[in-house]
Amino acid sequence: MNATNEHTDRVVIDNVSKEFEIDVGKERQHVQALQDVSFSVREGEIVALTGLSGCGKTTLLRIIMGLEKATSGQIAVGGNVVTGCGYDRGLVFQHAELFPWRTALQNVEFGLEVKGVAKKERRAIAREKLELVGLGNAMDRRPNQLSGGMKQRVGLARALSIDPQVLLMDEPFGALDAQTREGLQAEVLRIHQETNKTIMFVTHDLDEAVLLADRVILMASHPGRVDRVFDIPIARPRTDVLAVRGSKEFADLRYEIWHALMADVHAGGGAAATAGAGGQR
Ligand SMILES: Nc1ncnc2c1ncn2[C@@H]1O[C@H](COP(=O)(O)OP(=O)(O)OP(=O)(O)O)[C@@H](O)[C@H]1O
Repeated sequence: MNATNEHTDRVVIDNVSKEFEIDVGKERQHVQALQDVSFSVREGEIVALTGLSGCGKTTLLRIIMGLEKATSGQIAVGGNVVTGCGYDRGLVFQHAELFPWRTALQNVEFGLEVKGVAKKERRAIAREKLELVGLGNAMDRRPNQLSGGMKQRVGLARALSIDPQVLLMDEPFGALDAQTREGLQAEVLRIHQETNKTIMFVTHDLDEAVLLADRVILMASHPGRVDRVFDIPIARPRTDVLAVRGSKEFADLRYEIWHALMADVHAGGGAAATAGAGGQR
């Protein structure tokens, strides 16, 4: 890693490989989920990870989060090598996984409780983050009184409440209906405009990738690796989502990525293509 980059790069992924060993019947098989993945994410940048099913997107995000260990290589966040989970990284899952007995406010407070933040302060932070995600009027509702989109907003507020250096999101809106998803994409753009958070997210939705990201990293499978990196030079703020989506620039960038993805499909990439193939070493 070069010393100059550490000042501007919020996340540095340095030659990360990950191999899983699995037992299939009586056989021990190796899955090379990631091989020599290297790239950096600048402070305030939004990076989308996309690619066919099984190319290692979630595995990479879990390694960055510290939920999984790389077989080799390393990741640094804010210049510190990742050795486990930490408050410098916040994760938003596809399903918010809220405590059903806690209100939205109490759910957001949870991470701050664990962090040891005093009650008055954590309540104030949780309120502020729920306001930020547009849930100022629903703070006292329990999860069963919230829609799917509202639950995801709570998950987002919870991840932001610890003020992470980088926000990691794994298909955060993948389980939502199209209209709710578009609403939340606009929210992410607004929140990013307000906070300038560094964001990395996984998506299968190329529209979402182009709309939100400064760079789209297309991954390929077997082994999981960076295939191509696309710059998305659409000017910010992109809060006029309709205008961005309707622009030729948007359509051209989306087409270029889609075309590269289709080349991966025709090359036989993706989990379905190799299901049961097992030893991929
Ligand atoms: N815990 C695990 N044990 C064994 N193999 C795993 C494990 N986690 C992931 N893999 C394998 O690693 C490869 C990458 O999986 P990963 O879930 O990271 O892909 P992905 O790109 O996120 O897929 P999707 O788009 O379907 O979510 C796959 O071949 C998968 O089967």
